Amino acid sequence: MIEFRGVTKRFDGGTTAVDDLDLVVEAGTITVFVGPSGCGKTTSLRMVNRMIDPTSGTILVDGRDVSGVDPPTLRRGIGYVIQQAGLFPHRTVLDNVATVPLLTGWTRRRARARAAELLELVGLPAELGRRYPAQLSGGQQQRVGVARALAADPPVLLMDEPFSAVDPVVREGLQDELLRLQAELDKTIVFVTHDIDEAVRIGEKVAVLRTGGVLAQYAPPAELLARPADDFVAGFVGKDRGYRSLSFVDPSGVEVADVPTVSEGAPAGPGADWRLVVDADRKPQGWVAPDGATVPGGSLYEVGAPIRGALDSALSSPSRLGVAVDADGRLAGVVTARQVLDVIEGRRG
Ligand SMILES: Nc1ncnc2c1ncn2[C@@H]1O[C@H](COP(=O)(O)OP(=O)(O)OP(=O)(O)O)[C@@H](O)[C@H]1O
Repeated sequence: MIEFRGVTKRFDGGTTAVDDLDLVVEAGTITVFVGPSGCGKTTSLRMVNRMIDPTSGTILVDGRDVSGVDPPTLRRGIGYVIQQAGLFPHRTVLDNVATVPLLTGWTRRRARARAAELLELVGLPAELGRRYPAQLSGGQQQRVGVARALAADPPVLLMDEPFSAVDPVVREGLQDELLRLQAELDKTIVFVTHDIDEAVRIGEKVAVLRTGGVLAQYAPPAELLARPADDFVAGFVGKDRGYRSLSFVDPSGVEVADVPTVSEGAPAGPGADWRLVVDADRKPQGWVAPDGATVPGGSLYEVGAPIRGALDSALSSPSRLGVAVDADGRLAGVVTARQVLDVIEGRRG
Protein backbone atom coordinates (compact mmCIF):
# COMPACT_ATOMS: atom_id res chain seq x y z
CA MET A 1 0.00 0.00 0.00
CA ILE A 2 1.16 3.53 -0.75
CA GLU A 3 -0.19 6.38 1.31
CA PHE A 4 0.12 10.12 0.65
CA ARG A 5 -0.60 12.10 3.81
CA GLY A 6 -0.95 15.85 3.34
CA VAL A 7 1.80 15.85 0.73
CA THR A 8 2.81 19.20 -0.77
CA LYS A 9 5.63 19.95 -3.19
CA ARG A 10 6.66 23.52 -3.85
CA PHE A 11 9.59 24.01 -6.24
CA ASP A 12 12.15 26.80 -5.94
CA GLY A 13 10.63 29.66 -7.85
CA GLY A 14 7.28 29.15 -6.21
CA THR A 15 5.42 26.60 -8.34
CA THR A 16 3.16 24.43 -6.22
CA ALA A 17 3.28 21.15 -8.14
CA VAL A 18 1.34 19.09 -5.58
CA ASP A 19 -0.98 20.61 -3.03
CA ASP A 20 -1.89 18.78 0.18
CA LEU A 21 -2.43 15.40 -1.43
CA ASP A 22 -4.19 12.74 0.65
CA LEU A 23 -4.58 9.45 -1.14
CA VAL A 24 -4.25 5.72 -0.54
CA VAL A 25 -3.13 3.34 -3.29
CA GLU A 26 -4.29 -0.13 -2.26
CA ALA A 27 -1.82 -3.00 -2.47
CA GLY A 28 -2.17 -5.21 -5.54
CA THR A 29 -4.11 -2.65 -7.59
CA ILE A 30 -3.44 -0.38 -10.54
CA THR A 31 -4.07 3.25 -9.64
CA VAL A 32 -3.87 5.85 -12.38
CA PHE A 33 -2.95 9.52 -11.92
CA VAL A 34 -4.46 11.52 -14.76
CA GLY A 35 -4.84 15.21 -15.50
CA PRO A 36 -3.76 17.99 -17.84
CA SER A 37 -0.12 18.85 -18.48
CA GLY A 38 1.62 20.33 -15.47
CA CYS A 39 -0.90 19.18 -12.86
CA GLY A 40 1.72 17.39 -10.77
CA LYS A 41 1.35 13.76 -11.85
CA THR A 42 5.05 13.08 -12.40
CA THR A 43 6.03 14.98 -9.27
CA SER A 44 3.60 12.89 -7.20
CA LEU A 45 4.99 9.69 -8.68
CA ARG A 46 8.62 10.64 -8.16
CA MET A 47 8.05 11.45 -4.53
CA VAL A 48 7.23 7.77 -3.95
CA ASN A 49 10.75 6.60 -4.86
CA ARG A 50 12.39 9.79 -3.57
CA MET A 51 13.55 11.12 -6.88
CA ILE A 52 11.85 14.22 -5.46
CA ASP A 53 11.31 14.89 -1.76
CA PRO A 54 8.10 16.60 -0.62
CA THR A 55 8.14 20.07 0.93
CA SER A 56 5.77 18.81 3.60
CA GLY A 57 3.66 15.78 4.37
CA THR A 58 4.48 12.08 4.50
CA ILE A 59 4.53 9.21 2.03
CA LEU A 60 4.33 5.67 3.36
CA VAL A 61 5.07 2.54 1.36
CA ASP A 62 3.77 -0.53 3.15
CA GLY A 63 3.54 1.48 6.34
CA ARG A 64 7.11 2.78 6.18
CA ASP A 65 7.80 6.52 5.88
CA VAL A 66 9.96 6.75 2.75
CA SER A 67 11.85 9.77 4.08
CA GLY A 68 13.58 7.43 6.52
CA VAL A 69 14.74 4.95 3.86
CA ASP A 70 17.84 5.69 1.83
CA PRO A 71 16.95 6.06 -1.86
CA PRO A 72 18.93 3.10 -3.29
CA THR A 73 17.38 0.69 -0.77
CA LEU A 74 13.94 2.16 -1.39
CA ARG A 75 14.29 1.85 -5.16
CA ARG A 76 15.21 -1.81 -4.99
CA GLY A 77 11.62 -2.46 -4.00
CA ILE A 78 10.13 -0.04 -6.52
CA GLY A 79 10.30 -0.63 -10.27
CA TYR A 80 10.21 2.44 -12.48
CA VAL A 81 9.11 2.59 -16.12
CA ILE A 82 9.26 5.78 -18.16
CA GLN A 83 8.19 7.05 -21.56
CA GLN A 84 10.35 5.70 -24.41
CA ALA A 85 11.56 3.02 -22.04
CA GLY A 86 14.83 4.82 -21.07
CA LEU A 87 16.91 1.81 -22.10
CA PHE A 88 20.70 1.86 -22.21
CA PRO A 89 21.45 2.18 -25.93
CA HIS A 90 24.83 0.41 -25.85
CA ARG A 91 23.66 -2.67 -23.99
CA THR A 92 21.78 -5.56 -25.53
CA VAL A 93 18.15 -6.03 -24.62
CA LEU A 94 19.04 -8.98 -22.39
CA ASP A 95 21.70 -6.99 -20.54
CA ASN A 96 19.31 -4.07 -20.13
CA VAL A 97 16.86 -6.34 -18.36
CA ALA A 98 19.62 -8.00 -16.33
CA THR A 99 20.94 -4.64 -15.05
CA VAL A 100 19.19 -4.55 -11.68
CA PRO A 101 19.77 -8.20 -10.72
CA LEU A 102 23.47 -7.69 -11.53
CA LEU A 103 23.57 -4.58 -9.35
CA THR A 104 22.11 -6.55 -6.48
CA GLY A 105 24.94 -9.08 -6.70
CA TRP A 106 23.52 -11.86 -8.86
CA THR A 107 25.98 -13.78 -11.06
CA ARG A 108 25.88 -12.81 -14.73
CA ARG A 109 24.55 -16.23 -15.64
CA ARG A 110 21.67 -16.12 -13.17
CA ALA A 111 20.80 -12.50 -14.07
CA ARG A 112 20.67 -13.36 -17.78
CA ALA A 113 18.52 -16.41 -17.13
CA ARG A 114 16.11 -14.22 -15.17
CA ALA A 115 16.17 -11.61 -17.95
CA ALA A 116 15.29 -14.26 -20.52
CA GLU A 117 12.34 -15.38 -18.38
CA LEU A 118 11.14 -11.79 -18.14
CA LEU A 119 11.34 -11.22 -21.90
CA GLU A 120 9.07 -14.20 -22.32
CA LEU A 121 6.74 -12.89 -19.61
CA VAL A 122 6.26 -9.58 -21.44
CA GLY A 123 5.66 -11.41 -24.71
CA LEU A 124 8.97 -10.86 -26.53
CA PRO A 125 10.67 -13.61 -28.53
CA ALA A 126 13.97 -14.77 -26.98
CA GLU A 127 16.04 -13.83 -30.05
CA LEU A 128 15.30 -10.13 -29.49
CA GLY A 129 17.46 -10.36 -26.36
CA ARG A 130 20.59 -10.17 -28.51
CA ARG A 131 19.57 -6.95 -30.24
CA TYR A 132 20.23 -3.36 -29.16
CA PRO A 133 17.31 -1.09 -28.20
CA ALA A 134 17.51 0.93 -31.44
CA GLN A 135 16.84 -2.30 -33.36
CA LEU A 136 13.41 -2.71 -31.75
CA SER A 137 10.05 -1.06 -32.45
CA GLY A 138 8.70 1.48 -29.96
CA GLY A 139 6.22 -1.06 -28.59
CA GLN A 140 8.94 -3.68 -28.16
CA GLN A 141 11.14 -1.16 -26.36
CA GLN A 142 8.33 -0.42 -23.94
CA ARG A 143 7.97 -4.11 -23.21
CA VAL A 144 11.68 -4.28 -22.48
CA GLY A 145 11.26 -1.31 -20.15
CA VAL A 146 8.52 -3.17 -18.27
CA ALA A 147 10.64 -6.35 -18.13
CA ARG A 148 13.57 -4.37 -16.75
CA ALA A 149 11.43 -2.77 -14.06
CA LEU A 150 10.13 -6.20 -13.04
CA ALA A 151 13.58 -7.80 -12.92
CA ALA A 152 14.13 -7.45 -9.18
CA ASP A 153 10.50 -8.52 -8.58
CA PRO A 154 9.61 -5.29 -6.77
CA PRO A 155 6.23 -5.20 -5.00
CA VAL A 156 5.65 -1.64 -6.29
CA LEU A 157 5.81 -0.40 -9.88
CA LEU A 158 5.76 3.25 -10.89
CA MET A 159 4.93 3.87 -14.53
CA ASP A 160 5.23 7.39 -15.97
CA GLU A 161 3.41 7.69 -19.30
CA PRO A 162 5.02 4.42 -20.35
CA PHE A 163 2.95 3.93 -23.49
CA SER A 164 2.49 7.47 -24.73
CA ALA A 165 5.20 7.33 -27.40
CA VAL A 166 3.59 4.50 -29.39
CA ASP A 167 0.67 4.56 -31.82
CA PRO A 168 -2.87 3.89 -30.54
CA VAL A 169 -3.08 0.29 -31.76
CA VAL A 170 0.25 -0.72 -30.22
CA ARG A 171 -0.71 1.17 -27.10
CA GLU A 172 -3.90 -0.83 -26.70
CA GLY A 173 -1.87 -4.04 -27.04
CA LEU A 174 0.53 -2.87 -24.34
CA GLN A 175 -2.36 -1.96 -22.05
CA ASP A 176 -3.86 -5.45 -22.49
CA GLU A 177 -0.47 -6.95 -21.81
CA LEU A 178 -0.10 -4.93 -18.62
CA LEU A 179 -3.54 -6.06 -17.43
CA ARG A 180 -2.63 -9.68 -18.18
CA LEU A 181 0.69 -9.35 -16.35
CA GLN A 182 -0.96 -7.70 -13.38
CA ALA A 183 -3.48 -10.54 -13.09
CA GLU A 184 -0.48 -12.83 -12.72
CA LEU A 185 1.86 -10.65 -10.64
CA ASP A 186 -0.42 -8.67 -8.36
CA LYS A 187 1.87 -5.63 -8.00
CA THR A 188 0.96 -2.29 -6.51
CA ILE A 189 1.10 -0.09 -9.60
CA VAL A 190 0.88 3.68 -9.92
CA PHE A 191 0.48 4.67 -13.54
CA VAL A 192 0.66 8.25 -14.83
CA THR A 193 -1.03 9.32 -18.05
CA HIS A 194 -2.69 12.39 -19.52
CA ASP A 195 -5.01 10.16 -21.56
CA ILE A 196 -8.36 9.62 -19.86
CA ASP A 197 -9.21 6.65 -22.11
CA GLU A 198 -6.05 4.90 -21.00
CA ALA A 199 -6.82 5.80 -17.38
CA VAL A 200 -10.32 4.29 -17.37
CA ARG A 201 -9.16 1.27 -19.33
CA ILE A 202 -6.43 0.13 -16.98
CA GLY A 203 -7.10 1.82 -13.63
CA GLU A 204 -8.95 0.10 -10.84
CA LYS A 205 -9.00 3.55 -9.30
CA VAL A 206 -8.30 6.82 -11.03
CA ALA A 207 -7.05 10.02 -9.39
CA VAL A 208 -7.90 13.10 -11.46
CA LEU A 209 -5.57 16.00 -10.68
CA ARG A 210 -6.09 19.59 -11.69
CA THR A 211 -3.49 22.29 -12.32
CA GLY A 212 -1.84 23.31 -9.08
CA GLY A 213 -1.62 19.69 -7.97
CA VAL A 214 -5.05 19.51 -6.38
CA LEU A 215 -6.86 16.18 -6.30
CA ALA A 216 -10.20 16.71 -8.05
CA GLN A 217 -11.62 13.19 -7.71
CA TYR A 218 -10.41 9.73 -6.71
CA ALA A 219 -12.76 6.96 -7.74
CA PRO A 220 -13.12 3.74 -9.76
CA PRO A 221 -13.50 4.49 -13.50
CA ALA A 222 -17.19 3.61 -13.68
CA GLU A 223 -17.96 6.11 -10.92
CA LEU A 224 -15.78 8.77 -12.51
CA LEU A 225 -17.73 8.49 -15.75
CA ALA A 226 -21.15 8.21 -14.14
CA ARG A 227 -20.70 10.80 -11.37
CA PRO A 228 -17.91 13.30 -12.03
CA ALA A 229 -17.34 15.37 -8.90
CA ASP A 230 -17.45 18.74 -10.66
CA ASP A 231 -17.36 20.52 -14.03
CA PHE A 232 -13.60 20.17 -14.30
CA VAL A 233 -13.76 16.38 -13.99
CA ALA A 234 -16.82 16.21 -16.27
CA GLY A 235 -14.95 18.24 -18.89
CA PHE A 236 -11.84 16.15 -18.51
CA VAL A 237 -13.54 12.76 -18.82
CA GLY A 238 -15.07 14.02 -22.04
CA LYS A 239 -18.34 14.51 -23.84
CA ASP A 240 -19.04 10.89 -24.69
CA ARG A 241 -18.65 9.63 -21.15
CA GLY A 242 -22.17 8.17 -21.15
CA TYR A 243 -21.26 5.92 -24.03
CA ARG A 244 -17.82 5.12 -22.64
CA SER A 245 -19.30 4.14 -19.29
CA LEU A 246 -20.90 1.18 -21.11
CA SER A 247 -17.45 -0.41 -20.87
CA PHE A 248 -18.30 -1.10 -17.24
CA VAL A 249 -21.88 -2.35 -17.63
CA ASP A 250 -22.43 -6.05 -17.00
CA PRO A 251 -23.82 -7.69 -20.16
CA SER A 252 -25.90 -10.37 -18.44
CA GLY A 253 -29.45 -10.18 -19.69
CA VAL A 254 -28.46 -9.64 -23.30
CA GLU A 255 -29.76 -12.90 -24.80
CA VAL A 256 -28.38 -13.88 -28.17
CA ALA A 257 -30.67 -15.28 -30.87
CA ASP A 258 -30.06 -17.69 -33.73
CA VAL A 259 -29.34 -16.34 -37.18
CA PRO A 260 -29.48 -18.02 -40.59
CA THR A 261 -25.97 -18.81 -41.84
CA VAL A 262 -24.33 -19.72 -45.13
CA SER A 263 -20.98 -21.45 -45.46
CA GLU A 264 -18.10 -19.41 -46.77
CA GLY A 265 -17.64 -20.08 -50.49
CA ALA A 266 -21.08 -21.67 -50.91
CA PRO A 267 -23.36 -19.99 -53.45
CA ALA A 268 -26.01 -17.77 -51.85
CA GLY A 269 -28.65 -16.05 -53.95
CA PRO A 270 -31.30 -13.55 -52.90
CA GLY A 271 -33.33 -14.40 -49.81
CA ALA A 272 -35.86 -12.91 -47.41
CA ASP A 273 -33.31 -12.14 -44.65
CA TRP A 274 -29.71 -11.24 -44.03
CA ARG A 275 -27.55 -14.35 -43.64
CA LEU A 276 -24.26 -14.57 -41.79
CA VAL A 277 -21.32 -16.10 -43.62
CA VAL A 278 -19.34 -18.52 -41.44
CA ASP A 279 -16.19 -20.53 -42.18
CA ALA A 280 -15.67 -24.22 -41.46
CA ASP A 281 -15.06 -23.40 -37.74
CA ARG A 282 -18.26 -21.32 -37.60
CA LYS A 283 -16.26 -18.11 -37.32
CA PRO A 284 -18.17 -15.13 -38.80
CA GLN A 285 -16.84 -13.84 -42.14
CA GLY A 286 -19.40 -11.21 -43.21
CA TRP A 287 -22.97 -11.11 -44.43
CA VAL A 288 -25.11 -11.95 -47.44
CA ALA A 289 -27.71 -9.22 -47.99
CA PRO A 290 -31.31 -10.05 -49.03
CA ASP A 291 -30.39 -9.15 -52.64
CA GLY A 292 -27.62 -11.79 -52.55
CA ALA A 293 -24.67 -9.37 -52.31
CA THR A 294 -21.84 -10.22 -49.91
CA VAL A 295 -21.14 -7.41 -47.44
CA PRO A 296 -18.29 -7.10 -44.89
CA GLY A 297 -19.38 -7.53 -41.26
CA GLY A 298 -19.31 -5.04 -38.42
CA SER A 299 -17.46 -5.50 -35.13
CA LEU A 300 -17.76 -8.79 -33.24
CA TYR A 301 -18.09 -9.04 -29.48
CA GLU A 302 -17.35 -11.80 -27.06
CA VAL A 303 -20.19 -13.15 -24.94
CA GLY A 304 -19.74 -11.89 -21.38
CA ALA A 305 -17.64 -8.86 -22.35
CA PRO A 306 -18.89 -5.39 -21.27
CA ILE A 307 -22.06 -4.24 -22.96
CA ARG A 308 -20.33 -1.53 -24.99
CA GLY A 309 -19.06 -4.19 -27.40
CA ALA A 310 -22.55 -5.62 -27.95
CA LEU A 311 -23.98 -2.21 -28.76
CA ASP A 312 -21.09 -1.32 -31.07
CA SER A 313 -21.46 -4.66 -32.82
CA ALA A 314 -25.18 -4.03 -33.52
CA LEU A 315 -24.60 -0.41 -34.58
CA SER A 316 -21.72 -1.29 -36.89
CA SER A 317 -23.41 -4.29 -38.50
CA PRO A 318 -24.82 -3.89 -42.03
CA SER A 319 -27.69 -6.22 -41.05
CA ARG A 320 -28.26 -4.29 -37.79
CA LEU A 321 -27.60 -7.54 -35.98
CA GLY A 322 -24.60 -7.53 -33.65
CA VAL A 323 -22.63 -10.75 -33.79
CA ALA A 324 -21.58 -12.50 -30.58
CA VAL A 325 -18.75 -15.04 -30.56
CA ASP A 326 -17.38 -17.38 -27.90
CA ALA A 327 -13.84 -17.27 -26.53
CA ASP A 328 -12.61 -19.19 -29.59
CA GLY A 329 -14.21 -16.72 -32.00
CA ARG A 330 -17.04 -19.05 -33.03
CA LEU A 331 -20.55 -17.76 -33.66
CA ALA A 332 -22.67 -17.66 -30.49
CA GLY A 333 -25.67 -15.69 -31.82
CA VAL A 334 -26.90 -12.23 -32.68
CA VAL A 335 -28.41 -9.24 -30.85
CA THR A 336 -30.14 -6.02 -31.85
CA ALA A 337 -29.27 -2.56 -30.57
CA ARG A 338 -32.79 -2.30 -29.12
CA GLN A 339 -32.25 -5.42 -27.01
CA VAL A 340 -28.96 -4.03 -25.69
CA LEU A 341 -30.50 -0.63 -24.95
CA ASP A 342 -33.39 -2.28 -23.09
CA VAL A 343 -30.88 -4.02 -20.81
CA ILE A 344 -29.00 -0.74 -20.30
CA GLU A 345 -32.23 1.09 -19.47
CA GLY A 346 -33.23 -1.71 -17.09
CA ARG A 347 -29.93 -1.35 -15.23
CA ARG A 348 -30.45 2.38 -14.76
CA GLY A 349 -33.61 1.55 -12.79
N1 LIG B 1 12.33 20.76 -11.06
C1 LIG B 1 11.33 21.63 -11.16
N2 LIG B 1 11.52 22.93 -10.84
C2 LIG B 1 10.50 23.81 -10.92
N3 LIG B 1 9.26 23.51 -11.31
C3 LIG B 1 9.01 22.23 -11.66
C4 LIG B 1 10.03 21.24 -11.60
N4 LIG B 1 9.49 20.06 -11.99
C5 LIG B 1 8.21 20.32 -12.29
N5 LIG B 1 7.90 21.62 -12.07
C6 LIG B 1 6.60 22.26 -12.24
O1 LIG B 1 5.67 21.60 -11.42
C7 LIG B 1 4.41 21.45 -12.07
C8 LIG B 1 4.03 19.97 -12.12
O2 LIG B 1 4.94 19.27 -12.96
P1 LIG B 1 4.79 17.73 -13.27
O3 LIG B 1 5.93 17.35 -14.14
O4 LIG B 1 4.60 16.99 -12.02
O5 LIG B 1 3.44 17.73 -14.10
P2 LIG B 1 2.73 16.57 -14.95
O6 LIG B 1 1.32 16.57 -14.52
O7 LIG B 1 3.49 15.31 -14.82
O8 LIG B 1 2.85 17.15 -16.42
P3 LIG B 1 3.01 16.45 -17.87
O9 LIG B 1 1.74 15.72 -18.15
O10 LIG B 1 3.20 17.64 -18.77
O11 LIG B 1 4.23 15.57 -17.78
C9 LIG B 1 4.58 22.11 -13.43
O12 LIG B 1 4.08 23.41 -13.36
C10 LIG B 1 6.07 22.10 -13.65
O13 LIG B 1 6.46 23.17 -14.47
